[in-house]
Amino acid sequence: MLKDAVHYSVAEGEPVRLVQLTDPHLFADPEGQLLGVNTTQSLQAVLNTFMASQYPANLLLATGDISQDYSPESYQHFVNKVQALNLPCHYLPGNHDDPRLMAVRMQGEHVFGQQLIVIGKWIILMLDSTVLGKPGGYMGEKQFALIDAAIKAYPDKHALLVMHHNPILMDCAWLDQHCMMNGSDFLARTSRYPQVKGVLWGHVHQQVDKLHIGPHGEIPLMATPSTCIQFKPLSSYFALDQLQPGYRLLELAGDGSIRTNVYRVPGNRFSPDNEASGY
Ligand SMILES: Nc1ncnc2c1ncn2[C@@H]1O[C@@H]2COP(=O)(O)O[C@H]2[C@H]1O
Ligand SMILES: [Fe+2]
Repeated sequence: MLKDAVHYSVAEGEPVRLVQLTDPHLFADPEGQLLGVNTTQSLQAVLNTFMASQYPANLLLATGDISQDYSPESYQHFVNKVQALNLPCHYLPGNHDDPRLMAVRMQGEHVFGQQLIVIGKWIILMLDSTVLGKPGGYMGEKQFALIDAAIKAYPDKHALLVMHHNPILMDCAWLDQHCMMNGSDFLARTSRYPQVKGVLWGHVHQQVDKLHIGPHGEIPLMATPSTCIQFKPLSSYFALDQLQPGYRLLELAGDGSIRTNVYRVPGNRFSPDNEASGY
């Protein structure tokens, strides 16, 4: 686990700059649609918006649900698109992914599936919260062991924990049945480490910026819009939002603080089918 760590440096005094993309739900067929949105085109629009910003990111984090149809081609399409950014891309699996297929197909000069990233004054842990064959998640003991080992190996670094599933409830009954089942245990256990300075996920297809109050202070809890369809916040039944696809930028400072913002594709090109009741 730790021997697979990927190391990067940043210039003295500079923050670690990240871009997060999540839940692209790609198909083998580039014309494939999820509830009326062409997911290949919406991902490309997100990438174009990010590239136009000229943000000097160090890394791209892709937080799962890369595929909607479990096809090898969907992973290949993702790799082809992100290679164009010329940035190292680190990925983790979501409930719609096939981790074995991902390991085989998510290959490229700048594409990595290793779980530990060491960069500047930070470590980033790419955790696997998936449960085979289930939409909901669970953080298993192997992942807790990885967190423990990484923090013990790099005690002077701040830690960002990244995964697919939400460790807090969204107050959306239909979606909350698919949350990280041991999310409160996860936050209680990980916030005991003073090094843990942020938790970041995907899955909920909406922005979350909250704080967890741990024994060592406030820990930012962050979730990010999907690059395709958006779920309506605070809806007990399945409902889509008209907000456009988006991404998140993060600046991890040397003092352990995080500056972050969500950005969306301008206009209203990506409007989903409002009558949809699920997928
Ligand atoms: N109407 C629905 N009720 C409950 N779960 C759903 C519904 N529609 C889709 N889902 C599942 O809920 C998941 C939430 O986000 P995902 O992208 O993982 O994929 C979604 C589906 O697997
Ligand atoms: Fe998703």
